[in-house]
Amino acid sequence: MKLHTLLQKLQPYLQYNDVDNIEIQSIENDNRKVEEGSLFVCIKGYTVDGHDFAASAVEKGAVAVISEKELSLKVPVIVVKSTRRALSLLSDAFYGQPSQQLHLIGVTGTNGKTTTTHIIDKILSDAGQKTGLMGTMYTKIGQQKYEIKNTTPESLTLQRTFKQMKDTGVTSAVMEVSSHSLDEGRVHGCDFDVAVFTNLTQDHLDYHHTMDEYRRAKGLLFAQLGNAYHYDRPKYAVLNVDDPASYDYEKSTSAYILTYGIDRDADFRARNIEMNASGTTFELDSPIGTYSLHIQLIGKFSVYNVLASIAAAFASNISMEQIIQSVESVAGVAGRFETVDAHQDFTVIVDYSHTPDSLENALKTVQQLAKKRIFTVVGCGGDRDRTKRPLMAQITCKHSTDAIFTSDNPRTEDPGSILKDMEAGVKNESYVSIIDRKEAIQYAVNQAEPGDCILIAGKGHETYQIIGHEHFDFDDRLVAKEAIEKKKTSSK
Ligand SMILES: CC(=O)N[C@H]1[C@@H](OP(=O)(O)OP(=O)(O)OC[C@H]2O[C@@H](n3ccc(=O)[nH]c3=O)[C@H](O)[C@@H]2O)O[C@H](CO)[C@@H](O)[C@@H]1O[C@H](C)C(=O)N[C@@H](C)C(=O)N[C@H](CCC(=O)O)C(=O)O
Ligand SMILES: Nc1ncnc2c1ncn2[C@@H]1O[C@H](COP(=O)(O)OP(=O)(O)OP(=O)(O)O)[C@@H](O)[C@H]1O
Ligand SMILES: N[C@H](CCC[C@H](N)C(=O)O)C(=O)O
Ligand SMILES: [Mg+2]
Repeated sequence: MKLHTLLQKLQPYLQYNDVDNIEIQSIENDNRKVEEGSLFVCIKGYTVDGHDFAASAVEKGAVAVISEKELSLKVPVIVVKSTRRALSLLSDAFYGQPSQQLHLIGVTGTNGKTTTTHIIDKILSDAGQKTGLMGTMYTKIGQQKYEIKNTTPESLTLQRTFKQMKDTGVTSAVMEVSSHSLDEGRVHGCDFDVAVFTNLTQDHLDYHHTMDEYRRAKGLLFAQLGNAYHYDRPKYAVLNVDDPASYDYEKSTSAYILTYGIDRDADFRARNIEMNASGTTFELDSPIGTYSLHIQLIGKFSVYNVLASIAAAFASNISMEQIIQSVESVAGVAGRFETVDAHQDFTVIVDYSHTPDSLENALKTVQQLAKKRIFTVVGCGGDRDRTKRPLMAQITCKHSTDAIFTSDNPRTEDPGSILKDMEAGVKNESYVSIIDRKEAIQYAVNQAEPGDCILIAGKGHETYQIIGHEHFDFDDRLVAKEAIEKKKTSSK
Protein backbone atom coordinates (compact mmCIF):
# COMPACT_ATOMS: atom_id res chain seq x y z
CA MET A 1 0.00 0.00 0.00
CA LYS A 2 1.24 3.52 -0.78
CA LEU A 3 2.27 5.52 2.30
CA HIS A 4 0.47 8.52 0.85
CA THR A 5 -2.84 6.62 0.77
CA LEU A 6 -2.35 5.42 4.34
CA LEU A 7 -1.59 8.90 5.63
CA GLN A 8 -4.79 10.24 4.10
CA LYS A 9 -6.66 7.99 6.54
CA LEU A 10 -4.78 9.65 9.38
CA GLN A 11 -4.83 13.36 8.68
CA PRO A 12 -6.68 13.94 5.37
CA TYR A 13 -6.27 17.71 5.64
CA LEU A 14 -2.45 17.59 5.55
CA GLN A 15 -0.17 17.50 2.50
CA TYR A 16 2.83 15.22 2.74
CA ASN A 17 6.02 15.81 0.79
CA ASP A 18 8.54 13.11 -0.14
CA VAL A 19 6.19 10.19 0.46
CA ASP A 20 4.51 9.78 -2.92
CA ASN A 21 6.40 6.75 -4.11
CA ILE A 22 6.94 5.00 -0.83
CA GLU A 23 5.36 1.55 -0.75
CA ILE A 24 4.57 0.12 2.71
CA GLN A 25 4.95 -3.66 3.06
CA SER A 26 4.07 -3.86 6.76
CA ILE A 27 3.44 -1.76 9.85
CA GLU A 28 5.47 -2.43 13.00
CA ASN A 29 5.75 -0.79 16.42
CA ASP A 30 8.52 -3.10 17.61
CA ASN A 31 11.91 -2.51 15.98
CA ARG A 32 12.77 -6.20 16.42
CA LYS A 33 10.04 -7.11 13.94
CA VAL A 34 10.88 -4.48 11.32
CA GLU A 35 11.69 -5.72 7.81
CA GLU A 36 12.52 -4.05 4.49
CA GLY A 37 9.57 -1.79 3.61
CA SER A 38 8.07 -1.48 7.10
CA LEU A 39 6.41 1.65 8.42
CA PHE A 40 7.69 2.05 12.00
CA VAL A 41 5.37 3.60 14.58
CA CYS A 42 7.11 4.89 17.74
CA ILE A 43 5.06 4.30 20.89
CA LYS A 44 6.03 5.94 24.17
CA GLY A 45 5.29 3.01 26.47
CA TYR A 46 5.05 2.50 30.21
CA THR A 47 8.41 0.75 30.33
CA VAL A 48 10.42 2.05 27.37
CA ASP A 49 10.07 4.71 24.67
CA GLY A 50 9.65 3.34 21.14
CA HIS A 51 11.14 6.59 19.76
CA ASP A 52 14.51 5.34 21.04
CA PHE A 53 14.28 2.41 18.60
CA ALA A 54 13.48 4.47 15.49
CA ALA A 55 17.07 4.67 14.23
CA SER A 56 17.50 0.92 14.62
CA ALA A 57 14.18 0.35 12.80
CA VAL A 58 15.46 2.43 9.87
CA GLU A 59 18.70 0.43 9.80
CA LYS A 60 16.59 -2.73 9.55
CA GLY A 61 14.68 -1.40 6.55
CA ALA A 62 11.90 0.89 7.80
CA VAL A 63 11.04 3.28 4.95
CA ALA A 64 9.17 5.84 7.06
CA VAL A 65 8.51 6.57 10.73
CA ILE A 66 5.45 7.86 12.60
CA SER A 67 6.55 9.78 15.66
CA GLU A 68 5.33 12.17 18.35
CA LYS A 69 8.40 14.39 17.89
CA GLU A 70 10.84 15.45 15.18
CA LEU A 71 13.57 12.85 14.66
CA SER A 72 16.64 13.20 12.53
CA LEU A 73 16.49 10.14 10.28
CA LYS A 74 17.27 9.40 6.63
CA VAL A 75 13.63 8.45 5.93
CA PRO A 76 10.47 10.62 6.16
CA VAL A 77 9.24 11.19 9.73
CA ILE A 78 5.53 11.99 10.09
CA VAL A 79 4.77 13.73 13.38
CA VAL A 80 1.38 13.12 14.99
CA LYS A 81 -0.08 13.98 18.42
CA SER A 82 -0.70 10.38 19.48
CA THR A 83 1.17 7.51 17.89
CA ARG A 84 -0.98 4.93 19.73
CA ARG A 85 -4.05 6.43 18.05
CA ALA A 86 -2.20 6.57 14.73
CA LEU A 87 -1.22 2.91 15.07
CA SER A 88 -4.89 1.95 15.49
CA LEU A 89 -6.12 3.96 12.51
CA LEU A 90 -3.22 2.98 10.25
CA SER A 91 -3.54 -0.72 11.09
CA ASP A 92 -7.28 -0.63 10.39
CA ALA A 93 -6.63 1.03 7.01
CA PHE A 94 -3.62 -1.15 6.12
CA TYR A 95 -5.58 -4.38 6.61
CA GLY A 96 -8.58 -3.08 4.62
CA GLN A 97 -10.87 -2.17 7.54
CA PRO A 98 -11.61 -5.84 8.25
CA SER A 99 -13.86 -5.26 11.27
CA GLN A 100 -16.39 -3.55 8.97
CA GLN A 101 -16.78 -6.88 7.23
CA LEU A 102 -17.40 -8.83 10.42
CA HIS A 103 -20.35 -8.79 12.79
CA LEU A 104 -18.32 -7.59 15.78
CA ILE A 105 -19.43 -7.94 19.39
CA GLY A 106 -17.36 -6.34 22.18
CA VAL A 107 -17.81 -7.24 25.84
CA THR A 108 -16.53 -4.98 28.62
CA GLY A 109 -16.94 -4.95 32.41
CA THR A 110 -14.91 -5.89 35.48
CA ASN A 111 -16.06 -9.50 35.72
CA GLY A 112 -17.66 -12.00 33.37
CA LYS A 113 -16.10 -10.94 30.05
CA THR A 114 -14.38 -14.25 29.27
CA THR A 115 -17.43 -16.26 30.32
CA THR A 116 -19.87 -14.08 28.37
CA THR A 117 -17.76 -14.05 25.19
CA HIS A 118 -17.59 -17.85 25.31
CA ILE A 119 -21.36 -18.19 25.71
CA ILE A 120 -21.98 -15.78 22.82
CA ASP A 121 -19.44 -17.62 20.69
CA LYS A 122 -21.24 -20.90 21.38
CA ILE A 123 -24.64 -19.47 20.44
CA LEU A 124 -23.32 -18.03 17.17
CA SER A 125 -21.44 -21.17 16.18
CA ASP A 126 -24.38 -23.42 17.10
CA ALA A 127 -26.39 -21.21 14.72
CA GLY A 128 -24.03 -22.28 11.94
CA GLN A 129 -21.69 -19.30 11.78
CA LYS A 130 -17.92 -19.53 11.56
CA THR A 131 -16.80 -17.42 14.52
CA GLY A 132 -13.75 -15.70 15.91
CA LEU A 133 -13.04 -15.00 19.57
CA MET A 134 -10.43 -12.87 21.32
CA GLY A 135 -9.88 -12.65 25.04
CA THR A 136 -7.93 -13.55 28.15
CA MET A 137 -7.47 -17.22 27.34
CA TYR A 138 -6.67 -17.17 23.62
CA THR A 139 -7.60 -15.99 20.16
CA LYS A 140 -9.78 -18.54 18.39
CA ILE A 141 -10.46 -18.57 14.66
CA GLY A 142 -12.94 -21.31 13.83
CA GLN A 143 -11.60 -24.20 15.92
CA GLN A 144 -7.96 -23.07 15.80
CA LYS A 145 -6.60 -21.48 18.99
CA TYR A 146 -3.65 -19.07 19.22
CA GLU A 147 -1.81 -17.76 22.27
CA ILE A 148 -2.47 -14.16 23.25
CA LYS A 149 -0.44 -11.70 25.36
CA ASN A 150 -3.16 -9.25 26.41
CA THR A 151 -6.88 -9.76 26.98
CA THR A 152 -7.38 -7.15 24.24
CA PRO A 153 -4.33 -7.10 21.95
CA GLU A 154 -2.80 -3.86 20.77
CA SER A 155 -4.29 -2.45 17.61
CA LEU A 156 -1.79 -3.83 15.11
CA THR A 157 -2.30 -7.42 16.27
CA LEU A 158 -6.02 -6.81 16.60
CA GLN A 159 -6.51 -5.59 13.04
CA ARG A 160 -4.20 -8.30 11.64
CA THR A 161 -6.31 -10.88 13.46
CA PHE A 162 -9.57 -9.45 12.09
CA LYS A 163 -8.07 -9.68 8.60
CA GLN A 164 -7.11 -13.32 9.22
CA MET A 165 -10.61 -14.01 10.48
CA LYS A 166 -12.23 -12.38 7.45
CA ASP A 167 -9.88 -14.21 5.03
CA THR A 168 -10.74 -17.58 6.55
CA GLY A 169 -14.49 -17.12 6.29
CA VAL A 170 -15.36 -15.90 9.79
CA THR A 171 -18.61 -13.94 9.77
CA SER A 172 -18.97 -12.98 13.45
CA ALA A 173 -16.34 -12.17 16.05
CA VAL A 174 -16.72 -11.66 19.77
CA MET A 175 -14.02 -10.07 21.89
CA GLU A 176 -13.26 -8.94 25.42
CA VAL A 177 -12.57 -5.22 25.56
CA SER A 178 -10.46 -4.39 28.61
CA SER A 179 -10.48 -0.96 30.21
CA HIS A 180 -6.74 -0.67 29.53
CA SER A 181 -7.32 -1.23 25.83
CA LEU A 182 -10.07 1.39 25.72
CA ASP A 183 -7.92 3.89 27.58
CA GLU A 184 -4.93 3.23 25.32
CA GLY A 185 -7.10 3.42 22.18
CA ARG A 186 -6.20 -0.13 21.07
CA VAL A 187 -9.75 -0.52 19.71
CA HIS A 188 -9.99 2.75 17.79
CA GLY A 189 -10.85 1.69 14.30
CA CYS A 190 -12.92 -1.31 15.38
CA ASP A 191 -16.43 -1.20 13.96
CA PHE A 192 -18.46 -2.78 16.76
CA ASP A 193 -22.03 -3.84 16.02
CA VAL A 194 -22.92 -4.86 19.56
CA ALA A 195 -21.29 -3.66 22.78
CA VAL A 196 -22.04 -5.50 26.01
CA PHE A 197 -21.51 -4.26 29.57
CA THR A 198 -21.30 -6.84 32.36
CA ASN A 199 -20.62 -4.87 35.57
CA LEU A 200 -18.29 -2.37 37.22
CA THR A 201 -16.64 -3.06 40.56
CA GLN A 202 -13.20 -2.37 41.94
CA ASP A 203 -10.14 -3.49 39.99
CA HIS A 204 -7.16 -1.99 38.18
CA LEU A 205 -6.94 1.14 40.34
CA ASP A 206 -3.15 0.88 39.94
CA TYR A 207 -3.78 1.94 36.33
CA HIS A 208 -6.97 4.03 36.41
CA HIS A 209 -6.41 5.53 39.92
CA THR A 210 -10.10 6.24 40.65
CA MET A 211 -13.37 4.40 40.06
CA ASP A 212 -14.62 7.41 38.08
CA GLU A 213 -11.70 7.11 35.67
CA TYR A 214 -12.20 3.36 35.44
CA ARG A 215 -15.91 3.82 34.68
CA ARG A 216 -15.11 6.47 32.08
CA ALA A 217 -12.63 4.13 30.34
CA LYS A 218 -15.21 1.36 30.01
CA GLY A 219 -17.74 3.91 28.73
CA LEU A 220 -15.54 4.64 25.71
CA LEU A 221 -16.79 1.41 24.16
CA PHE A 222 -20.36 2.69 24.15
CA ALA A 223 -19.39 6.16 23.01
CA GLN A 224 -17.58 4.74 19.97
CA LEU A 225 -20.40 2.35 19.06
CA GLY A 226 -22.04 4.68 16.56
CA ASN A 227 -25.59 5.51 15.65
CA ALA A 228 -28.49 3.10 15.94
CA TYR A 229 -29.31 3.45 12.27
CA HIS A 230 -25.97 4.41 10.86
CA TYR A 231 -24.68 2.42 7.88
CA ASP A 232 -26.87 -0.49 6.86
CA ARG A 233 -26.39 -2.32 10.16
CA PRO A 234 -28.09 -1.28 13.40
CA LYS A 235 -25.82 -0.88 16.45
CA TYR A 236 -26.81 -2.17 19.89
CA ALA A 237 -25.62 -1.43 23.43
CA VAL A 238 -26.46 -4.29 25.80
CA LEU A 239 -26.59 -2.90 29.35
CA ASN A 240 -27.00 -4.39 32.82
CA VAL A 241 -29.79 -2.42 34.53
CA ASP A 242 -28.74 -3.69 37.96
CA ASP A 243 -25.42 -1.85 37.67
CA PRO A 244 -25.64 1.94 38.00
CA ALA A 245 -22.80 2.54 35.51
CA SER A 246 -25.23 1.46 32.79
CA TYR A 247 -27.10 4.74 33.16
CA ASP A 248 -23.95 6.68 32.24
CA TYR A 249 -23.29 4.42 29.27
CA GLU A 250 -26.85 4.78 28.06
CA LYS A 251 -26.30 8.54 27.89
CA SER A 252 -23.02 8.22 26.04
CA THR A 253 -24.23 6.08 23.15
CA SER A 254 -26.51 6.74 20.22
CA ALA A 255 -26.95 3.02 19.53
CA TYR A 256 -30.16 1.10 20.25
CA ILE A 257 -30.32 -0.08 23.86
CA LEU A 258 -31.18 -3.59 25.04
CA THR A 259 -31.23 -4.09 28.80
CA TYR A 260 -30.94 -7.16 31.00
CA GLY A 261 -31.16 -7.70 34.73
CA ILE A 262 -32.54 -9.58 37.68
CA ASP A 263 -33.38 -7.02 40.37
CA ARG A 264 -34.97 -4.42 38.07
CA ASP A 265 -37.28 -4.53 35.09
CA ALA A 266 -35.40 -5.08 31.83
CA ASP A 267 -35.84 -6.23 28.23
CA PHE A 268 -34.33 -9.56 29.29
CA ARG A 269 -35.09 -10.33 32.91
CA ALA A 270 -34.60 -13.50 34.93
CA ARG A 271 -37.18 -14.27 37.60
CA ASN A 272 -37.74 -17.14 40.05
CA ILE A 273 -34.11 -18.22 40.03
CA GLU A 274 -33.47 -21.58 41.67
CA MET A 275 -30.07 -23.15 42.01
CA ASN A 276 -28.64 -26.51 42.96
CA ALA A 277 -25.34 -28.31 42.42
CA SER A 278 -26.32 -29.40 38.90
CA GLY A 279 -27.42 -26.02 37.57
CA THR A 280 -29.86 -23.14 37.72
CA THR A 281 -33.45 -22.73 36.53
CA PHE A 282 -35.26 -19.44 35.91
CA GLU A 283 -38.05 -17.77 33.97
CA LEU A 284 -36.88 -15.43 31.24
CA ASP A 285 -38.95 -12.41 30.24
CA SER A 286 -37.93 -11.21 26.79
CA PRO A 287 -39.32 -8.65 24.31
CA ILE A 288 -40.97 -11.53 22.45
CA GLY A 289 -42.25 -13.75 25.24
CA THR A 290 -41.49 -15.68 28.41
CA TYR A 291 -39.37 -18.84 28.48
CA SER A 292 -38.31 -21.38 31.13
CA LEU A 293 -34.61 -22.16 31.18
CA HIS A 294 -32.39 -24.73 32.85
CA ILE A 295 -28.72 -23.85 32.54
CA GLN A 296 -25.79 -25.96 33.69
CA LEU A 297 -23.97 -22.97 35.20
CA ILE A 298 -24.23 -22.11 38.89
CA GLY A 299 -24.61 -18.81 40.73
CA LYS A 300 -26.47 -15.52 40.29
CA PHE A 301 -23.45 -14.11 38.46
CA SER A 302 -23.81 -16.88 35.88
CA VAL A 303 -27.41 -15.86 35.27
CA TYR A 304 -26.18 -12.32 34.52
CA ASN A 305 -23.63 -13.67 32.02
CA VAL A 306 -26.29 -15.79 30.35
CA LEU A 307 -28.73 -12.84 30.16
CA ALA A 308 -26.07 -10.61 28.63
CA SER A 309 -25.27 -13.32 26.08
CA ILE A 310 -28.93 -13.86 25.23
CA ALA A 311 -29.43 -10.12 24.63
CA ALA A 312 -26.27 -9.91 22.49
CA ALA A 313 -27.36 -12.91 20.42
CA PHE A 314 -30.85 -11.44 20.03
CA ALA A 315 -29.23 -8.22 18.75
CA SER A 316 -27.33 -10.45 16.32
CA ASN A 317 -30.56 -11.77 14.80
CA ILE A 318 -30.42 -15.28 16.27
CA SER A 319 -33.83 -16.80 17.05
CA MET A 320 -34.83 -17.17 20.71
CA GLU A 321 -35.34 -20.93 20.25
CA GLN A 322 -31.79 -21.31 18.94
CA ILE A 323 -30.39 -19.06 21.68
CA ILE A 324 -32.10 -21.00 24.47
CA GLN A 325 -31.03 -24.37 23.09
CA SER A 326 -27.42 -23.17 23.03
CA VAL A 327 -27.27 -21.54 26.47
CA GLU A 328 -28.83 -24.61 28.06
CA SER A 329 -26.05 -26.73 26.61
CA VAL A 330 -23.15 -24.51 27.81
CA ALA A 331 -21.16 -26.67 30.20
CA GLY A 332 -18.90 -23.94 31.58
CA VAL A 333 -15.66 -22.20 30.78
CA ALA A 334 -12.26 -23.56 31.81
CA GLY A 335 -11.10 -22.25 35.19
CA ARG A 336 -14.43 -20.58 35.94
CA PHE A 337 -16.04 -22.44 38.83
CA GLU A 338 -14.40 -25.61 37.49
CA THR A 339 -14.62 -28.62 39.76
CA VAL A 340 -11.61 -30.87 40.29
CA ASP A 341 -12.50 -34.51 40.46
CA ALA A 342 -9.90 -36.97 41.75
CA HIS A 343 -12.54 -39.21 43.34
CA GLN A 344 -12.19 -37.39 46.67
CA ASP A 345 -15.02 -37.12 49.20
CA PHE A 346 -14.92 -33.31 49.41
CA THR A 347 -15.50 -30.66 46.71
CA VAL A 348 -12.66 -28.72 45.08
CA ILE A 349 -13.47 -25.71 42.89
CA VAL A 350 -10.95 -23.70 40.87
CA ASP A 351 -12.16 -20.22 40.01
CA TYR A 352 -10.65 -17.16 38.33
CA SER A 353 -11.97 -14.73 40.94
CA HIS A 354 -9.22 -12.17 41.37
CA THR A 355 -11.30 -9.11 42.27
CA PRO A 356 -13.23 -8.40 45.50
CA ASP A 357 -16.60 -8.63 43.74
CA SER A 358 -15.90 -11.84 41.84
CA LEU A 359 -14.47 -13.46 44.98
CA GLU A 360 -17.56 -12.50 46.95
CA ASN A 361 -19.85 -13.84 44.23
CA ALA A 362 -17.92 -17.09 43.99
CA LEU A 363 -17.92 -17.54 47.78
CA LYS A 364 -21.63 -16.75 48.14
CA THR A 365 -22.29 -19.42 45.54
CA VAL A 366 -20.04 -21.89 47.38
CA GLN A 367 -21.93 -21.10 50.59
CA GLN A 368 -25.17 -22.14 48.93
CA LEU A 369 -23.64 -25.47 47.93
CA ALA A 370 -21.35 -26.31 50.85
CA LYS A 371 -22.50 -28.78 53.41
CA LYS A 372 -19.73 -28.21 55.95
CA ARG A 373 -16.48 -26.21 56.11
CA ILE A 374 -15.32 -23.86 53.34
CA PHE A 375 -11.57 -23.59 52.80
CA THR A 376 -10.52 -20.70 50.56
CA VAL A 377 -7.02 -20.62 49.13
CA VAL A 378 -6.43 -17.16 47.70
CA GLY A 379 -3.73 -14.65 46.86
CA CYS A 380 -3.46 -11.33 45.04
CA GLY A 381 -1.44 -10.57 41.93
CA GLY A 382 1.75 -8.53 42.19
CA ASP A 383 2.25 -5.30 40.17
CA ARG A 384 -1.54 -4.86 40.23
CA ASP A 385 -4.07 -2.85 42.25
CA ARG A 386 -2.79 -2.97 45.87
CA THR A 387 -6.00 -1.60 47.35
CA LYS A 388 -7.96 -4.72 46.50
CA ARG A 389 -5.72 -6.91 48.70
CA PRO A 390 -7.17 -6.12 52.18
CA LEU A 391 -10.69 -6.24 50.70
CA MET A 392 -10.15 -9.69 49.21
CA ALA A 393 -8.78 -10.91 52.56
CA GLN A 394 -11.85 -9.53 54.38
CA ILE A 395 -14.25 -11.16 51.94
CA THR A 396 -12.40 -14.47 52.28
CA CYS A 397 -12.64 -14.44 56.08
CA LYS A 398 -16.28 -13.32 56.01
CA HIS A 399 -17.49 -16.11 53.75
CA SER A 400 -15.16 -19.03 54.60
CA THR A 401 -14.62 -21.10 57.69
CA ASP A 402 -10.90 -21.46 56.86
CA ALA A 403 -8.96 -18.71 55.08
CA ILE A 404 -5.62 -19.64 53.58
CA PHE A 405 -3.71 -16.72 52.09
CA THR A 406 -1.02 -17.50 49.57
CA SER A 407 0.71 -16.17 46.44
CA ASP A 408 -1.07 -15.56 43.14
CA ASN A 409 1.33 -14.23 40.47
CA PRO A 410 3.75 -12.16 42.59
CA ARG A 411 5.46 -10.81 39.45
CA THR A 412 8.19 -8.37 40.54
CA GLU A 413 6.80 -7.80 44.05
CA ASP A 414 7.94 -9.55 47.21
CA PRO A 415 5.31 -12.26 47.91
CA GLY A 416 5.66 -11.66 51.65
CA SER A 417 4.74 -7.97 51.26
CA ILE A 418 1.68 -8.85 49.17
CA LEU A 419 0.54 -11.16 51.97
CA LYS A 420 1.11 -8.37 54.50
CA ASP A 421 -1.15 -6.09 52.41
CA MET A 422 -3.84 -8.78 52.55
CA GLU A 423 -3.37 -9.43 56.26
CA ALA A 424 -3.77 -5.71 57.02
CA GLY A 425 -7.46 -6.11 56.18
CA VAL A 426 -8.15 -8.86 58.71
CA LYS A 427 -6.32 -7.95 61.92
CA ASN A 428 -8.94 -9.58 64.17
CA GLU A 429 -9.74 -12.63 62.07
CA SER A 430 -8.18 -16.06 61.99
CA TYR A 431 -6.34 -17.17 58.89
CA VAL A 432 -3.23 -19.03 57.79
CA SER A 433 -0.63 -17.54 55.44
CA ILE A 434 1.51 -19.90 53.35
CA ILE A 435 3.61 -18.17 50.70
CA ASP A 436 4.11 -21.25 48.50
CA ARG A 437 0.85 -21.82 46.56
CA LYS A 438 1.44 -25.56 46.15
CA GLU A 439 1.94 -25.95 49.91
CA ALA A 440 -1.16 -23.85 50.57
CA ILE A 441 -3.28 -26.10 48.34
CA GLN A 442 -1.82 -29.22 49.99
CA TYR A 443 -2.60 -27.74 53.40
CA ALA A 444 -6.27 -27.20 52.48
CA VAL A 445 -6.56 -30.66 50.93
CA ASN A 446 -5.01 -32.30 54.02
CA GLN A 447 -7.47 -30.53 56.34
CA ALA A 448 -10.59 -31.20 54.25
CA GLU A 449 -13.05 -33.81 55.45
CA PRO A 450 -16.03 -35.44 53.69
CA GLY A 451 -18.62 -32.82 52.70
CA ASP A 452 -16.20 -29.87 52.91
CA CYS A 453 -15.52 -27.53 50.01
CA ILE A 454 -12.21 -25.98 48.92
CA LEU A 455 -12.27 -22.89 46.71
CA ILE A 456 -8.93 -22.20 45.00
CA ALA A 457 -9.33 -18.65 43.76
CA GLY A 458 -7.49 -16.25 41.47
CA LYS A 459 -5.72 -18.22 38.75
CA GLY A 460 -8.49 -20.23 37.08
CA HIS A 461 -7.31 -21.46 33.67
CA GLU A 462 -3.74 -20.16 34.10
CA THR A 463 -1.10 -22.83 33.56
CA TYR A 464 1.76 -20.78 34.98
CA GLN A 465 2.82 -18.72 37.95
CA ILE A 466 4.71 -15.50 37.26
CA ILE A 467 7.53 -14.93 39.73
CA GLY A 468 9.79 -12.02 38.86
CA HIS A 469 9.68 -11.92 35.08
CA GLU A 470 9.64 -15.71 34.73
CA HIS A 471 6.68 -17.99 34.01
CA PHE A 472 6.85 -21.30 35.94
CA ASP A 473 4.52 -24.23 35.18
CA PHE A 474 1.61 -24.10 37.61
CA ASP A 475 -1.97 -25.23 37.12
CA ASP A 476 -4.27 -25.08 40.19
CA ARG A 477 -6.31 -27.98 38.81
CA LEU A 478 -3.30 -30.28 38.42
CA VAL A 479 -1.73 -29.18 41.70
CA ALA A 480 -5.01 -29.89 43.51
CA LYS A 481 -5.25 -33.35 41.91
CA GLU A 482 -1.68 -34.14 42.91
CA ALA A 483 -2.36 -32.94 46.45
CA ILE A 484 -5.42 -35.20 46.69
CA GLU A 485 -3.42 -38.21 45.41
CA LYS A 486 -0.66 -37.45 47.91
CA LYS A 487 -3.17 -37.30 50.76
CA LYS A 488 -4.68 -40.62 49.67
CA THR A 489 -1.23 -42.26 49.45
CA SER A 490 -0.08 -41.00 52.83
CA SER A 491 -3.28 -42.14 54.55
CA LYS A 492 -2.91 -45.71 53.25
C1 LIG B 1 0.43 -1.10 31.22
C2 LIG B 1 0.07 -1.51 29.83
O1 LIG B 1 -1.07 -1.42 29.45
N1 LIG B 1 1.07 -1.99 29.09
C3 LIG B 1 0.80 -2.36 27.71
C4 LIG B 1 1.59 -1.48 26.82
O2 LIG B 1 2.95 -1.75 27.05
P1 LIG B 1 4.00 -0.59 27.19
O3 LIG B 1 3.36 0.73 26.91
O4 LIG B 1 4.67 -0.77 28.51
O5 LIG B 1 5.05 -0.94 26.07
P2 LIG B 1 6.63 -0.88 26.22
O6 LIG B 1 7.15 -2.21 26.54
O7 LIG B 1 7.02 0.28 27.10
O8 LIG B 1 7.08 -0.57 24.72
C5 LIG B 1 6.83 0.70 24.10
C6 LIG B 1 7.04 0.54 22.63
O9 LIG B 1 8.41 0.23 22.35
C7 LIG B 1 8.49 -0.88 21.48
N2 LIG B 1 9.75 -1.58 21.72
C8 LIG B 1 10.03 -2.09 22.95
C9 LIG B 1 11.21 -2.77 23.18
C10 LIG B 1 12.12 -2.93 22.12
O10 LIG B 1 13.20 -3.53 22.23
N3 LIG B 1 11.78 -2.42 20.90
C11 LIG B 1 10.63 -1.73 20.67
O11 LIG B 1 10.38 -1.30 19.57
C12 LIG B 1 7.26 -1.71 21.83
O12 LIG B 1 6.90 -2.58 20.76
C13 LIG B 1 6.22 -0.62 22.06
O13 LIG B 1 5.65 -0.22 20.84
O14 LIG B 1 1.28 -1.75 25.49
C14 LIG B 1 1.53 -3.12 25.10
C15 LIG B 1 1.03 -3.26 23.68
O15 LIG B 1 -0.31 -2.86 23.62
C16 LIG B 1 0.80 -4.09 26.01
O16 LIG B 1 1.15 -5.42 25.68
C17 LIG B 1 1.18 -3.81 27.45
O17 LIG B 1 0.43 -4.65 28.26
C18 LIG B 1 1.14 -5.24 29.37
C19 LIG B 1 1.78 -6.56 28.95
C20 LIG B 1 0.16 -5.49 30.50
O18 LIG B 1 0.46 -6.18 31.44
N4 LIG B 1 -0.99 -4.92 30.40
C21 LIG B 1 -2.09 -5.16 31.34
C22 LIG B 1 -2.09 -4.13 32.46
C23 LIG B 1 -3.35 -5.07 30.50
O19 LIG B 1 -3.41 -4.37 29.49
N5 LIG B 1 -4.33 -5.83 30.90
C24 LIG B 1 -5.59 -5.88 30.19
C25 LIG B 1 -6.51 -6.93 30.84
C26 LIG B 1 -7.09 -6.55 32.12
C27 LIG B 1 -8.33 -7.38 32.41
O20 LIG B 1 -8.53 -8.46 31.84
O21 LIG B 1 -9.14 -6.97 33.26
C28 LIG B 1 -5.39 -6.43 28.78
O22 LIG B 1 -6.13 -6.03 27.87
O23 LIG B 1 -4.58 -7.35 28.67
N1 LIG C 1 -21.13 -11.48 35.89
C1 LIG C 1 -20.28 -11.67 36.88
N2 LIG C 1 -20.33 -10.91 37.99
C2 LIG C 1 -19.48 -11.07 39.01
N3 LIG C 1 -18.50 -12.01 39.02
C3 LIG C 1 -18.41 -12.80 37.95
C4 LIG C 1 -19.27 -12.68 36.82
N4 LIG C 1 -18.93 -13.61 35.91
C5 LIG C 1 -17.88 -14.27 36.41
N5 LIG C 1 -17.56 -13.81 37.64
C6 LIG C 1 -16.45 -14.21 38.51
O1 LIG C 1 -15.29 -13.59 37.95
C7 LIG C 1 -14.31 -14.57 37.60
C8 LIG C 1 -13.70 -14.21 36.28
O2 LIG C 1 -14.67 -14.39 35.25
P1 LIG C 1 -14.30 -14.07 33.76
O3 LIG C 1 -12.99 -14.67 33.47
O4 LIG C 1 -15.44 -14.42 32.91
O5 LIG C 1 -14.15 -12.48 33.89
P2 LIG C 1 -13.29 -11.45 33.03
O6 LIG C 1 -14.06 -10.18 33.06
O7 LIG C 1 -12.97 -12.01 31.72
O8 LIG C 1 -11.95 -11.28 33.87
P3 LIG C 1 -10.55 -10.64 33.33
O9 LIG C 1 -10.70 -9.17 33.54
O10 LIG C 1 -9.51 -11.19 34.19
O11 LIG C 1 -10.38 -11.01 31.90
C9 LIG C 1 -15.05 -15.90 37.56
O12 LIG C 1 -14.18 -16.93 37.91
C10 LIG C 1 -16.17 -15.69 38.58
O13 LIG C 1 -15.72 -15.94 39.89
N1 LIG D 1 -6.44 -9.61 33.59
C1 LIG D 1 -6.07 -9.62 34.97
C2 LIG D 1 -5.80 -11.03 35.35
C3 LIG D 1 -5.40 -11.20 36.80
C4 LIG D 1 -5.17 -12.64 37.14
C5 LIG D 1 -4.54 -12.87 38.46
N2 LIG D 1 -4.16 -14.25 38.52
C6 LIG D 1 -3.32 -11.98 38.64
O1 LIG D 1 -2.26 -12.36 38.15
O2 LIG D 1 -3.42 -10.92 39.27
C7 LIG D 1 -4.86 -8.74 35.17
O3 LIG D 1 -3.91 -8.85 34.39
O4 LIG D 1 -4.88 -7.93 36.07
MG1 LIG E 1 -11.22 -12.17 30.71
